[in-house]
Amino acid sequence: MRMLLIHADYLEYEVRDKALKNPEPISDEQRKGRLDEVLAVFISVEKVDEANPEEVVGKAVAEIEDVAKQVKAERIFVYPFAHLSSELAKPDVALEVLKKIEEKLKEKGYEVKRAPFGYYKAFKLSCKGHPLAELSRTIVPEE
Ligand SMILES: Nc1ncnc2c1ncn2[C@@H]1O[C@H](COS(=O)(=O)NC(=O)[C@@H](N)CO)[C@@H](O)[C@H]1O
Repeated sequence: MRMLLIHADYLEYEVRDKALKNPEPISDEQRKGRLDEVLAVFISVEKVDEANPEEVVGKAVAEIEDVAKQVKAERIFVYPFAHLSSELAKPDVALEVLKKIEEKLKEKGYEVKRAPFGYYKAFKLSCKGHPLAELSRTIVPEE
């Protein structure tokens, strides 16, 4: 799994066309979304993660929480992003992993939004620009 973490004044998206034949079903309300004062986490779930999705979910949540504490972010935007890796996991595995990451972060008390999966989306992002505002993490399951 590859993650790009951006501490931002805001992230907002708007769904455009389908990027997959069968994208995640969404409500009208989910066609647009915005969070202010947010840690935006762009995630590419990778083929190697298919070996142990549970484990990579746990590691990803730990890494995200570590950064959120460092930058004092209480809101997190989980954003599916297929452009951080050339070895992507299958969409059904990727979606499950992203849903579980969202769920576990909510259980920890964060306000969390997850951008819709399988769509092209317009988005605006305002990075804060401080030294910890742009970070990346790579997560792999144990052998
Ligand atoms: N492994 C993955 N990790 C994260 N997001 C993914 C993954 N696979 C698919 N997606 C989601 O599905 C969308 C399209 O994925 S994609 O791999 O880019 N596929 C395409 O664009 C297809 N139109 C041609 O392959 C992405 O924008 C993202 O929302």
